[in-house]
Amino acid sequence: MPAVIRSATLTLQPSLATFADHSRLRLFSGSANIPLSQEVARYLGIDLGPMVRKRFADGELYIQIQESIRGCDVYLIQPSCYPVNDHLMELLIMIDACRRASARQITAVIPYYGYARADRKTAGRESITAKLVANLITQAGASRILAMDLHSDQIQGYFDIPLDHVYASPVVLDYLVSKQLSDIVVVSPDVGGVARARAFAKKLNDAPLAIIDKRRQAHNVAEVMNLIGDVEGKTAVLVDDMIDTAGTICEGARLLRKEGARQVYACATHAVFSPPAVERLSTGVFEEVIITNTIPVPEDKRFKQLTILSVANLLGETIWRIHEDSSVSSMFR
Ligand SMILES: Nc1ncnc2c1ncn2[C@@H]1O[C@H](COP(=O)(O)O)[C@@H](O)[C@H]1O
Ligand SMILES: O=P(O)(O)OC[C@H]1O[C@H](OP(=O)(O)OP(=O)(O)O)[C@H](O)[C@@H]1O
Ligand SMILES: [Mg+2]
Ligand SMILES: [Mg+2]
Repeated sequence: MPAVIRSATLTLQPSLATFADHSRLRLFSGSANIPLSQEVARYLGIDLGPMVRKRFADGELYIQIQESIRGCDVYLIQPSCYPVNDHLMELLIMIDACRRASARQITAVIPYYGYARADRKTAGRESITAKLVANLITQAGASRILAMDLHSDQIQGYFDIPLDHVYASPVVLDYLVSKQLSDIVVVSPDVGGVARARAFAKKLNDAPLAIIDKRRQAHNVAEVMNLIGDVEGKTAVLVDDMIDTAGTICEGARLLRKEGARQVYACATHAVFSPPAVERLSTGVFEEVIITNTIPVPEDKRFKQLTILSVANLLGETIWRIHEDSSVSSMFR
């Protein structure tokens, strides 16, 4: 089922890239999301750098950068999406190759940060894997990080190197506003999403906010308990950072319908879409499921109600501003 893919019509400053000296800026793509990297490169008006990536007979990865990057500012685009361990290892090897090739600055551009939900100990004798991943990326030789919609803010502090945290919200909000929905209530599907939902509500003409009290009795099982706020007769817009198995967003939508919401939209930055997400999302409970292309969505995971928005221009503009030492936060005011 073909999904609509829309390029961002961002109200950012037009890129200065056209007039710029690109000689020190290099962009390389890992294998996790090549279409996104190509779009970012197009925005910046440069080509993706040449890189050989292959697997040895025993499954180990081989990476070689195929041009000189000595003294260059190198940007490596690689979301650590499924298969997370392979994509993460690939990123680490790319960073190591660039460091050993005397790059001046290495920025790991991680549109989706895998292992982010292991951001604290929720029980004894667990790993804080999000912190371990930060250590690995730093130790490999990254000089800075560009990440988008991290699952939780504390992950920024797991890095002792500069980290720019950007949001897909301008792209998603632009699209929502273009739909001219009336009588909106913005809904956070759980406690971790409240600040994000509140920010959306503010930008949607100070729409009211509702919050769902979600519990998890077991991994990957979401149970909704209570709704705080009024959704009766309204257009409910659920906002989340990611949709994984879709338990959270679908249970949330069911509760909103039960509480009288007229229609329910789902918005999330990262389409993790582990089974049975697609079956759950395509049941008709949503008017529309709006996600972005931080993670590629294969054809067989697209369904009628799905809209994919591109964050490529936003990432491209951010890379440009980092490269030019200009403000990133001003893109989100
Ligand atoms: N990748 C993961 N998939 C599902 N659940 C995960 C993953 N990584 C960690 N978790 C567990 O999620 C909860 C997070 O706690 P919250 O209070 O819901 O934020 C925790 O049980 C992790 O072990
Ligand atoms: O699609 P699903 O399989 O349900 O998983 C996605 C949900 O899991 C995460 O929340 P989490 O359980 O970590 O709660 P939090 O946001 O309150 O930290 C994430 O923020 C989504 O809400
Ligand atoms: Mg969490
Ligand atoms: Mg959540």
